[in-house]
Amino acid sequence: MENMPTQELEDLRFIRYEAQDLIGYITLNRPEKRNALSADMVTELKQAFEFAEDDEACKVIVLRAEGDVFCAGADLGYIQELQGFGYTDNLADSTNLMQLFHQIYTLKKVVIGQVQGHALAGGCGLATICDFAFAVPEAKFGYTEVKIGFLPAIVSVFLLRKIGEARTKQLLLTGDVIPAQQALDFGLINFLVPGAELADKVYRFARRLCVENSAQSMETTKEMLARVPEMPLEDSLRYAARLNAEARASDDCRRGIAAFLAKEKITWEN
Ligand SMILES: C/C(=C\C(=O)SCCNC(=O)CCNC(=O)[C@H](O)C(C)(C)COP(=O)(O)OP(=O)(O)OC[C@H]1O[C@@H](n2cnc3c(N)ncnc32)[C@H](O)[C@@H]1OP(=O)(O)O)CC(=O)O
Repeated sequence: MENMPTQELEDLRFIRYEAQDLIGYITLNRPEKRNALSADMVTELKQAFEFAEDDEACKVIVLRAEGDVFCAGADLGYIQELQGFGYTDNLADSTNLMQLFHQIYTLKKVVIGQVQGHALAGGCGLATICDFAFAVPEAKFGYTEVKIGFLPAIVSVFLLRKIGEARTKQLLLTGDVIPAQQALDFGLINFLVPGAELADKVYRFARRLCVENSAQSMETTKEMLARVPEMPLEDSLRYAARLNAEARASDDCRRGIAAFLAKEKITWEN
């Protein structure tokens, strides 16, 4: 089946969005600049994620990139221009990026990163903020901000949660660019896949989530995982018990139980 460009997002310049087989593909499309994140690109990404979140043709999202590089981080040419402006403009630009990361982290749908080539600084943050990340063995990851006087500030908030303090310090304070195998060992990414199989493996994984899992359960699980680490123990347990009770009353749980008891295989495609 051909990917169908989505009408409402046709005027995007640096991003593509298409939905196929219930998978929404958001593609960084600025390969000549190694998909560096200009303000326009970040804004378009936010638009695409907002659209995909509500798009009934999409249950799971894949974030991928055109060209040999996943993403070279913030657009240094653009930031050089911004340096001529004041704190307020730089805060607005940084807030734009922060909002994108927060949006992906709290998005109602699962987001899967598909990484080839380098994912550096803000680009590494983008790859690793995804709920899952697949990468080719040749991919390289690094929070290189410290090497050029930036701060890996926004990514640090998420990275501490994802891989813990020791590894976060190691990556953020050295700025080392590490091979995909080490990124896997560190828990930055989930799966290493040969380049020739990458797109297919990501597609099959995304389809598995679409077909085998309740979208409602995945959404609430993702929300729960985002909120629980900030809660005191007793509050988080009460919250968890409440979520359990709500889920049991849901149509999805009724369907799931009924299918099991009737010895039927359930598919969540519809
Ligand atoms: C989030 C915050 C900060 C940051 O993210 S800081 C960004 C830090 N990123 C980097 O330092 C990466 C810089 N890029 C590279 O190291 C290399 O480009 C690469 C990713 C290893 C790829 O190398 P390759 O040899 O394939 O490509 P070229 O280096 O020849 O680049 C081709 C083309 O693309 C332009 N370009 C690459 N990266 C960027 C970039 N980050 N910004 C702008 N432009 C970039 C490069 O200039 C070339 O352009 P030409 O016009 O063709 O010369 C925190 C915060 O925001 O505060």
